[in-house]
Amino acid sequence: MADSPATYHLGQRLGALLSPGSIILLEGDLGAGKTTLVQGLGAGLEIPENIESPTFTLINEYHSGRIPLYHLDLYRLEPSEVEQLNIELYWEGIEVTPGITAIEWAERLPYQPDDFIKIGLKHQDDGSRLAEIIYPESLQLKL
Ligand SMILES: Nc1ncnc2c1ncn2[C@@H]1O[C@H](COP(=O)(O)OP(=O)(O)OP(=O)(O)O)[C@@H](O)[C@H]1O
Repeated sequence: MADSPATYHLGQRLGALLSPGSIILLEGDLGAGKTTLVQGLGAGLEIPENIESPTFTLINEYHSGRIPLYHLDLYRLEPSEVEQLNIELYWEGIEVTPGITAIEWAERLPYQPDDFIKIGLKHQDDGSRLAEIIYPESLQLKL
């Protein structure tokens, strides 16, 4: 979408480039733009559905694009639920169904996966956002 925030466009680019098995860890405060970035990912993966944060389920799955997208939001989960999910995801789930996994509030994960891309989003005083690709390469982008 042409009038979407730059955060969306960053996600869209990533979605067009990523291959199955990629894990995107998203960090940042309320309203920083994590869901917006995942919506862009969905567009880059050519998923026609609207992407919203999972509220009543642990994972929203989309299988209608080029590659499956798994969208998680850890905000409302208890630490024990996060830990259980963490174990299932990294040692069971992803191996079976390779797709793109995007995790909001990833700072809550007790274990990091072996291979991932970590992006932090921050509010700026002028209303824009600062995106920092924290891993694998430190890089800051004003969005
Ligand atoms: N680069 C940007 N510049 C200005 N506004 C932006 C930018 N990126 C996202 N936004 C806007 O910020 C608002 C909040 O975004 P979003 O819901 O994606 O945040 P979030 O991090 O997922 O929040 P939460 O943690 O509450 O789920 C949206 O209205 C979105 O359009």
